[in-house]
Amino acid sequence: MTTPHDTSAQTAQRIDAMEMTKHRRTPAPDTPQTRAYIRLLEEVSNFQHALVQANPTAEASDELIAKLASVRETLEQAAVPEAERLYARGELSGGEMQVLMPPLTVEHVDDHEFRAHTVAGEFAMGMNQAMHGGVVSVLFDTAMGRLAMGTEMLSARTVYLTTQYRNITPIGERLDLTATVDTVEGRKKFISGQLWHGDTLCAEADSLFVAVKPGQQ
Ligand SMILES: CCCCCCCCCCCC(=O)SCCNC(=O)CCNC(=O)[C@H](O)C(C)(C)COP(=O)(O)OP(=O)(O)OC[C@H]1O[C@@H](n2cnc3c(N)ncnc32)[C@H](O)[C@@H]1OP(=O)(O)O
Repeated sequence: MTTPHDTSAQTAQRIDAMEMTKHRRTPAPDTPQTRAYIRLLEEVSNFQHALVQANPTAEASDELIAKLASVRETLEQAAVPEAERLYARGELSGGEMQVLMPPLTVEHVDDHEFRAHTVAGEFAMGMNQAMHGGVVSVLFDTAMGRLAMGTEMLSARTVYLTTQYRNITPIGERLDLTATVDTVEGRKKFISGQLWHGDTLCAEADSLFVAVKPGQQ
């Protein structure tokens, strides 16, 4: 489904999954354009946190809508196909190059173990200063998906991801995310993970990732 202002009909691409993974995992070149784009994403993220905390007046909302429409038009004029985009590029595509989830700072990743930490802002909140459960799951999917890719950067896809919520996951506090490959069977990797706030286990997850075959989308 497209919205009236969605340019995806012009820029959507479906190519071989391995080709797209190769593009995504190749870091964007360190240029003034890339550095400016990262600053833009940081500002968008700051905007999201401010948006959910504000009760603007009707007049202020109308003013913001006009400004945002102008900003959106500028972006639409710069739209490019997926395989050319800066967004979500590089090893740290769960990090500063995206706005889907709280940015993950990766500490370690190899073929067996993944460790990262994050601090989530208010945009990630469900309510009462607790992280939305779906955001917890997207953090697991990203961490475990990155681990499934391993050092060879395979293209792997989530077959299932089961999250158990043990304690609330606080907003605005450091969270530590770990994942481990438990079993490898051919294309299949069974991976488990934990999300910690200090010594408190906030959530844990079990998943199966399958490496895609050549020619799969
Ligand atoms: C911080 C930086 C991060 C940066 C890195 C960021 C990484 C982000 C990663 C995000 C990953 C995603 O969210 S991916 C998006 C969410 N996932 C999807 O959309 C996947 C949709 N499904 C598919 O495309 C397909 O089902 C595939 C490609 C996954 C598998 O299809 P296939 O290739 O035809 O394989 P198929 O034969 O069906 O299954 C393969 C094997 O798995 C088994 N299998 C299949 N389903 C199940 C099941 N529910 N439970 C147990 N086992 C199952 C089969 O029996 C078989 O075993 P055997 O007979 O071989 O033993």
